[in-house]
Amino acid sequence: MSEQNSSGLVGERISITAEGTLLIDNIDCTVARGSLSALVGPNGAGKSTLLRALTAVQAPASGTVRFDGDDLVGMPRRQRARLAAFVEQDATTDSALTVDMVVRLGRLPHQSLWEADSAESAAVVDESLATVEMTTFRGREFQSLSGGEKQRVMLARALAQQPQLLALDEPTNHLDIAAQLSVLELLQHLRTTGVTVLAALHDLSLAASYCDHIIVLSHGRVVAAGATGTVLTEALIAEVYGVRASILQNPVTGKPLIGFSPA
Ligand SMILES: Nc1ncnc2c1ncn2[C@@H]1O[C@H](COP(=O)(O)OP(=O)(O)OP(=O)(O)O)[C@@H](O)[C@H]1O
Repeated sequence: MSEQNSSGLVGERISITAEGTLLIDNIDCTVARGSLSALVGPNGAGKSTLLRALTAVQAPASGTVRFDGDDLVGMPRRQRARLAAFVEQDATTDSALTVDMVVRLGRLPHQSLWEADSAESAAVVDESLATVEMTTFRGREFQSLSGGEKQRVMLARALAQQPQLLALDEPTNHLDIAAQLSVLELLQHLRTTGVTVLAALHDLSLAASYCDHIIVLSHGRVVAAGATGTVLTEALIAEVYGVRASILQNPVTGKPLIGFSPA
């Protein structure tokens, strides 16, 4: 481990430019080890772009990204893949792959290319598919799946990676209500096992109910970050999203339930 051994994910002075436009503007952000954090903000705020930088899928033009003090951007790709997994928004894959093959790709960082799947790897793949309730789909071609089924398979692939850092870009996209809740429950469970989880979410009620920390982005900048209950106020939602928000309480769970109306 390097000298800078802050626990968890730490991005400092991250900037990203594309085609002459500054998409991420000198962002500092921290996701504590073993926390479940939400990344929220309006369309185009820069959530996907920031997640790609924080998982080193796309190296930032400037700034640093460290996990438990280690430089994520500079480390060899294979080492990084054992540490960090990223579930991209609407991810696709080669058309010929079956569900089983896609999930087994998650094991590649843990074994050599020419090595046959070990019993341990096979067990991890089985468990990952079972966790997202996709075991019966394992022989199907990935491309033939519905949007929600693809989303679950991509989550299973990330689980098969057994990462210490899991970043997800709108993981509830395409999912029905029950599946949305089960994904958030799963993420909450993962954090209790020590995994650091950061998820871009549009549903502020889900973010407020399940995530202990929140990072709010707007126009490529962090406008607020911290404990969800403190940060996510009606005033902040009005300022960032331009709508009226009413933070209520779910009568069954006691968790926040956020209603919206035009400003
Ligand atoms: N290659 C590019 N060239 C120019 N602009 C880009 C490029 N890639 C992304 N952008 C712009 O950067 C901004 C941030 O995009 P990003 O996908 O990170 O936003 P987001 O917060 O994830 O949005 P959404 O909620 O709609 O998914 C958008 O305005 C987008 O159009």
